[in-house]
Formats: sequence, structure tokens, C-alpha cells
Amino acid sequence: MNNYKVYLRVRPIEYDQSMLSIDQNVISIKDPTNKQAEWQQYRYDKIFPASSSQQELFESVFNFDYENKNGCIISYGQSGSGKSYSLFGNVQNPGIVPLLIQQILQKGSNVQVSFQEIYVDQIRDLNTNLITEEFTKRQILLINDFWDMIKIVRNTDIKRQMRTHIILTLEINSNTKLQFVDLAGSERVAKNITEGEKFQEAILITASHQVLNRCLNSFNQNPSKILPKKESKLTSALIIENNTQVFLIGAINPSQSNYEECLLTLQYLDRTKNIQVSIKKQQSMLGLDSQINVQQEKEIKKLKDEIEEFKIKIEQLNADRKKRFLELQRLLGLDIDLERLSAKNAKDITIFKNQQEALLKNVSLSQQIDEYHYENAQLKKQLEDMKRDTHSKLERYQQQVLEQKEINKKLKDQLQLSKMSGDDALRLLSSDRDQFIKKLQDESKNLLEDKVASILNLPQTAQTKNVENQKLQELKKQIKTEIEKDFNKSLEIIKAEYNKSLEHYKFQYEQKLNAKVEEIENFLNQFKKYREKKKSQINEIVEELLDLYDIITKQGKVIDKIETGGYSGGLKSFSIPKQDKPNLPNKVKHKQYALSYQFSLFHFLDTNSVTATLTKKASTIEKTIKTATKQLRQSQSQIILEIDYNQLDSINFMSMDFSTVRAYANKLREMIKELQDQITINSDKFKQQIAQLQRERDDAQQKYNMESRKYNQTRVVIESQNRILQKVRPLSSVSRKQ
Ligand SMILES: Nc1ncnc2c1ncn2[C@@H]1O[C@H](COP(=O)(O)OP(=O)(O)OP(=O)(O)O)[C@@H](O)[C@H]1O
Repeated sequence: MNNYKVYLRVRPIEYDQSMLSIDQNVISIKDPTNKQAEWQQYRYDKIFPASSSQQELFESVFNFDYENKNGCIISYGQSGSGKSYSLFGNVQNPGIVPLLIQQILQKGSNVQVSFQEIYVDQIRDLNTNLITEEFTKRQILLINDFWDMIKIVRNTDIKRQMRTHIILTLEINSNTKLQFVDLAGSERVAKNITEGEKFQEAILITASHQVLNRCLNSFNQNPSKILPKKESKLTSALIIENNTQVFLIGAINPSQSNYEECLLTLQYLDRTKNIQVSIKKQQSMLGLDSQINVQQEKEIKKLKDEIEEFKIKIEQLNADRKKRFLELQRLLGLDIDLERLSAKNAKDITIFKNQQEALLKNVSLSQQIDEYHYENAQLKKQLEDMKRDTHSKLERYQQQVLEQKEINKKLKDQLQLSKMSGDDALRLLSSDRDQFIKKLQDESKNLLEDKVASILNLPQTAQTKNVENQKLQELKKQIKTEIEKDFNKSLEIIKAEYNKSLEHYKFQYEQKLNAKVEEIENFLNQFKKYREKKKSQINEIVEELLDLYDIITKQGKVIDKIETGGYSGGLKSFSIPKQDKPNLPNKVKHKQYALSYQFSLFHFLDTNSVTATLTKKASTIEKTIKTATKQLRQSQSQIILEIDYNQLDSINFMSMDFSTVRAYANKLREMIKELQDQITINSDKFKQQIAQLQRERDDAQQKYNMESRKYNQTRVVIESQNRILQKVRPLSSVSRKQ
């Protein structure tokens, strides 16, 4: 970032602004009273139009590292143009100083402030109201919050005298300083005031502005240059140094009546950046050519001549010194063409060059000559300023001519002095240089001897280097072969391990898969058996029932015939023909089934105790069945008649009435139905289990497929690596052969 920046801020006004036009960082201005006047353009680092905010200005200024670099922010412009507004602002729109303090406090940094005013030639501390001789004697206040700052700004604003320079200094963490300079208004003195306090005040303000302009100009050209700060109280108080970021903020009030003041402000800013506005232009602008007094012209010419004389003298002095220096160089033998030396001695050349440069630097009197040039340029500028001021005020011009003369005299003395001191310095330097050159010669001699020794030893060193190189190459080859071997070995191991684990996984998966398939088959077989079994059970029961039904039907017919006397022999004695007798239960047929399933009807009929027990309990059971049937009918519910199978031993079905037997038959039907349901449920369960097993088998199959794919991929990679290795091997064997 450039150490010096010039900004321009245009304050808002309510009326016409047609004399100005802004295009980014270029401003054009035109005399509103002269229709033929041309636009004049000025370019700055940044232009803040009337619509710009305090925050925008703040952000543009404080984008440098102010905690590690000093800053000096100066506002320049005529009274009422917005200088103080930009720096301090007001409660509604705080300026860059309060905004900065707010930022510093937010960061938790420590900030101290001091406030001074420079009026004519006096320094006044605005915190204590005491007049001091030196700028450094000031009271420093610690700022605790933003409002402390606002209070200070307001108080000092009240205390501030008319047309004074205000300097506010902030110290951040006792590390860096930031100076804010609110300059006294730049407006020219009214033409009718030619003497008295106001006139003197105006002259001193203008003079301090001009000194500041020269300092800024010089600082802009070279920040490390010594500036003519001591020429005014204002500039001597400012911290414009190498490590300072300097901003000049010009403020203009663009009302048409302020045209000349605006123009002067723009030109002032411009001059600090070294872009001079030609005097001719100014003269024609102000229309004052004819008014230039012949006497003044003469004075100016005389002064110019004097400057020219000084210039010639300085140049002579300069040429003389250069000549002497070259002579000295020649005598010392340092004017050899170093570039011609062999490239092998490049190091020596660099040393020689450095030495030559050091010598050049040491003997350089051009610094002093520069100073003379600089003084000369200042003189020129002062002259130009004087000329400009002459146009606006004759009396002021005379005063300035007198001042100029004084400065000239001072310069003359300075020139004389510096000439003398230059000669002394040359003498001193010569003796220093003698010593220095002797030292250089000794060092160069030693260096040359070293070089010669190293050149003589060169063949031997080269041979040793060659042997070392060969050894190194061999070592490299060895290492390469070993690394290759290791690599192949480890590759083989990895390959083998991988194959092994792959086989292992494959085997495991296949086993799992087989086990699953076996499991499924077992389940299927079991299910088939179970289904067959259940089927045969159902058929048995159906057959039993049919048999039972047959018995009961035939029994019923026999009873009917007995009751109606259908048999020969009457009611008391009759014989039942064989064809009417019901078939006895087929014990043999149902035995196998009854043995394994205890609830078979004929199984119970087949037991020995049945008839005896049945007779005893028949009435009780009949009652129980009847009550149960009744209850069943009453509730009309689905309550299932429970059969106590343990008691079935003692039931005589033959003695039961038809409805009881039917109840039993119904119960049996229900049981069959339940059995069928159970079979359905079980078959569903089996189906589910089979589906589950099939899913598991599919998963296993999928995993197996994936692993196979991986295996194939790895096999491809290994094969490609093998191919590469096979290609590399012959190459490495070739390089080994070489
Ligand atoms: N950019 C701006 N925006 C709004 N108001 C502004 C702006 N610039 C200046 N002003 C207003 O213009 C008036 C004069 O401004 P200010 O006091 O800052 O001028 P100044 O150049 O410091 O004058 P002086 O040299 O007399 O102190 C103030 O009321 C201020 O609020």
C-alpha cells in the first residue's frame, strides 16, 4: 500500500451543483460564471460524493494495520466544507475518529487521547487549556467508552478558537500513534484586509498550509526522505515518517459561489501528489496577467537567476565529486571490468561487486547533492506559490517576497555550510576508504589464494568425486534390486493370503448354503409327512363317524319297529332279524389309529369296563349333556361342548338318546374342523418358514456372488500387476546390465 493517499469529499448542498461532475476517482470542475470555460479535471486516490456515508470513509481510511503502523489523517478545505464533520461528525453521524475508537474498544485494546490546538505560533492543550511550548507536553486521557470520546470532541469543539489547527492524537496499546489533523480553513483573506492581526493570522495559516504541502509532496516522492517539517509549528508536530500511513482528505463545499475556493482546494491536493498546475493556467483563470507588477517580475527573475546559479554550482560540485571518486577508483584499481572474469569465479565477482557497491555507497555524495536539488525545488515551488498569491493580494505577495528572500539567504548559508562540510566529509571519507580498501585488498588476496589452491586440487577432487559417484550408482542399483525383491515377495505373500482367505470364505459360504438347502429339504419332508398323517387321521375320523352314524340309524329303526310291534312276537318277546342289527364297531379297522390317538370313539367302546360303568353313570352324564346342550342353545353362543375323555370309558353310546349322540358327533365335527384349521395354520407356518429359509438361501447366494465378483476383480488387479511386473523386470535387468 502506498504510504500517502489523497481523498476528496464533497459535502451535500441543497442547490445546483452543475459546476462539478464526478466519475469514479476523477472530478471535473468548470467556472459557473464563464460559459466558455473548459472543464478542468483532477484525479485522486478516491472521491467521496455527497451521498457517501461516514462509514464508507472510515472503511477506506482504516484498511491499513493501524495497530502496527502509525497514521496521520489530515483534513483540508475552506471553512464549512466538512473537515470536522469527516473527522469527528456528530452524535447522529459519528465521524471516523469515534468510529475508530468504537472499533478499538470492541477489540479490547487500550486507547489514550490527547487534544491540541495550534493557533498562529502557539500550542494549546485543549484538555487542560494550558499553552505549551512543545507539542509533546500534553495531557493524555484514557478513553473507556465511545461516549467519552463524543464528550471530548464536543468539549473541544466549544473551546476551539477560530481558524486554528486541531491535532488529536490517539495512542493504541501504547504501541502506535494515530494523528487526526483538522486544519484551519483554507479560504483566502478578504481582499480588503491588508494588515493587522487577521492579516498576520491569514499569512501564517497560508504559510503553514504551504509547508505542509511541500512536506506531503516530498513524502509522496520518497517517504524516507528528510522533510522540511521544522519550517512551521504545524508540520513539526506531525508524525509524517517512514512508518506512517498518511491521508490527506480534501473537503469542498460545491456551491457555485465557492468555485474559486473549491478550485484552490483541488489544486492544493493535486500539488501534494506532484501534479503541478501551470502558472499560466492559473493566471488566465484568474484573468490577472496584466496586473503583474513589473517590479515583482524583476524580483522573481532575480530570485530565479539566483536559483539557477545555485543549481549550476551544485552541478559543478557534483561533477567534481564524481570525477574525484572515479579517480580514486582508478587509483585503487577497482575500475576493472568484473563481467569479464571467468564464470568459475562468479562467487568472487559477487563479492567484488558487493564491495564495489559498498564503496560506491560510502563515497556517495549524491545524497547531499540531492538535498541541494530538493532545496532548490522547494524554492521553486515557494516562488510559484508566491506568484499565485500575488494575483490575489499585492501586499501579501510583498510579504512573501521578503520571506522568500530570507529563505534564499538561509539557503545560501546552508549551501555554503554544506559545501564546507562536504569537503570535510570527503577528506574523512578518503581516509576511511583507504583503510577499507586495504582491508578489501587483503581479503581479496586471501580469497584468490584459496581459489588457486582449490583449482590446483580440482583434478584430484574430480577423480574422488567420480569414484564416489560410481559407488553411489552401484548402491542405488543394489537398493533398487532389494526393494524390488522385497516388493515381489510381499506381493506374493499378499496374493497367497488373499487367495487363502478367499477359498476359506468360499468354502464357508458353500457350507452354509448347503446346510440351508438341507434344512429346507428336511422341513419340506417333515411337512409332507405331517400332512399325510393329518390326512389319514381325518379319513379315520370320517370313517368312524360314518360307522357310528350307521349304527345309530339302524338302532333308531329297530326301536321304531319294536315300539310299533313291527317284529313278530309282539312287544314282550321278539327277535330282531340280522339285517336290522347295526354293525358292530370295527375294532380291528380302527385299532391302529385308536392306539396312537386316545380320543377315538371306538377305542373307548372297545374297553372292557365300558358297559358296567356306563350303566351307573349314564343318567348323570345324560343330565350333564342335556344341561350343556340347553346352555348351549340358551346362550346361542359358540361355546363348545367339552368332552371329558377320561369319562368316555364309561359312556354307553348305545343307551344314549339320539340328540346326545348328535352332540358328540357335532363336537367331533368341530374337532375335525379345528384340526383342519390347525393344519392350515401349520401349513402357513411351514410356508413362512420355507419362505424365510429361501430368503436366507438367496442372501447367502448373493453374498457368495459378491465375494466371487470381488475375487474376480482382485484376480484381474493381481494379473495386471503381474503383467506390469513382468514388463518392469526386463527393464530393471537392462538397467542393471548397464
Ligand atoms: N458530508 C456531509 N454530510 C452532511 N453534513 C455535512 C457534511 N459535511 C459537512 N456537513 C455539515 O456542514 C456543516 C459544516 O461542516 P464542518 O463544521 O465539518 O466544516 P469545517 O470544514 O470543519 O468548518 P470549520 O473549518 O469552520 O471548522 C456542519 O453542520 C456539518 O454537519
